[in-house]
Amino acid sequence: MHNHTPKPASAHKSPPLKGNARVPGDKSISHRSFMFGGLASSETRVTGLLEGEDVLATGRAMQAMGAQIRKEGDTWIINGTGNGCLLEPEEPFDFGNAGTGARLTMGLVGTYDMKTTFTGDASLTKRPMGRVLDPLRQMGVQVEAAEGDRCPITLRGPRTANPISYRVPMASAQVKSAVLLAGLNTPGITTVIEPIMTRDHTEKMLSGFGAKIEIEEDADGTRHIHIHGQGELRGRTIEVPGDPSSAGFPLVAALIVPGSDIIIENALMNPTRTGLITTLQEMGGQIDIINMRDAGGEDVADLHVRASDLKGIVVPPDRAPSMIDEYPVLAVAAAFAEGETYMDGLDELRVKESDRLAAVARGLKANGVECHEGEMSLTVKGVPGGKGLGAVSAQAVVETHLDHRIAMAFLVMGMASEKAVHIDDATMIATSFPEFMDLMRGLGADIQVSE
Ligand SMILES: O=C(O)C1=C[C@@H](OP(=O)(O)O)[C@@H](O)[C@H](O)C1
Ligand SMILES: C=C(OP(=O)(O)O)C(=O)O
Repeated sequence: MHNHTPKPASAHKSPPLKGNARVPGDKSISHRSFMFGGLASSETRVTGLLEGEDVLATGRAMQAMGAQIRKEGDTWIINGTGNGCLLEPEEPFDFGNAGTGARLTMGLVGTYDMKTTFTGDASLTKRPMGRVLDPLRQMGVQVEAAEGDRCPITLRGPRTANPISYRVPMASAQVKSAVLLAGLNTPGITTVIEPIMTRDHTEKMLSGFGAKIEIEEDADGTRHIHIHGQGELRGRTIEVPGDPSSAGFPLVAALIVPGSDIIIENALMNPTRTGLITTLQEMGGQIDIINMRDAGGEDVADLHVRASDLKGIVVPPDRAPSMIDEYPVLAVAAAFAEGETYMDGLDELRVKESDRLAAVARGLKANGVECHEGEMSLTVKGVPGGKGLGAVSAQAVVETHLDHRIAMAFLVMGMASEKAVHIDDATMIATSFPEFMDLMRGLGADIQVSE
């Protein structure tokens, strides 16, 4: 079902990148717009939604459970079922490449007295789902899973679920969100204890939809998030801000391609998402945050980015949650910085669409960059100016392992390397950033895709 013909691609040394670019909608907020809109009891209208494959799979899952979703002009209009009223789907859900879609939906449907089955592509079926299944089991959900709690997974919800108090054992917004969503259809109060803060879109958006949520914070920063189950969710209007994770690609490209000067418009500036900007500024990147404004309860801004002489730094491990998807492209920035960049606290990178720590290290080496892959760290020795960087041999092709971020990060690398950088497959880019090629070429990037 998920077989596709890989599309190899190459990026070449590019002229200075110039112009303005507007990145597509935030993936996390787009998934949640379909989910919460699909569950609310009145109409939700969404503009700026990311129309990537991951998000569209979430929309199809909500439709299969009774939500009505249509598009008029630029607006997605969702008529939800009402909280507690999802219907049993007739077919298994196919979440493709999407960890967020699969894990959050497991939480959303797990506490319903019905049967649901989850599957996905060769990447998703390798990813650990026990992190979501464990709390669901405690709430009374019966689980059938492939070995190691992997997909395909079938859930059978209890008549009435038990509310739990659950301490999230790893820094994961997906796990936090799955438990909170399971709490929506559970009587009483479900509590998530979050020792390390991760992106807070679920809490913020559910409150906006009228769910009763209380958050307390201990002196050490541990958050206790309480959700009252079985309340009503009301539809609302959502303007999805631009995705800061997608913005990371033109951002790093403009810093490393000499002479570049670009503006990235409408990027979400929620502090749980801005770690990459902070880190690149510490490395000496000229990034001015301009036109900071409010868009539907979230800060957004434009980023004025100019090519910069970067220097290697130590990236603090506690910053990881605020830039977790940005490490591949940060490692590429580090490959052009003077000296070494040390990144630590990267254990979660091993369970993304690919083992990103290994994929990045192998890709850098294939393109002449010295680096060291630790168990949960990465050290990159930069080559300012990119002299000698690029494919070390005719066979040096970056293996992307069905991972969109590995594909995009290494295409960015090729734009500033002396020699071309080749990747084995650009197809997965459509999962999160279908406009990537057009947007980067519009700024002047030299990318070729074999058709
Ligand atoms: O909640 C979300 O929308 C996401 C959470 C993160 O995953 P983890 O919760 O596994 O860290 C992130 O990597 C993913 O792209 C989106
Ligand atoms: C980790 C990611 O996504 P997901 O977990 O939703 O597949 C990502 O987009 O980088």
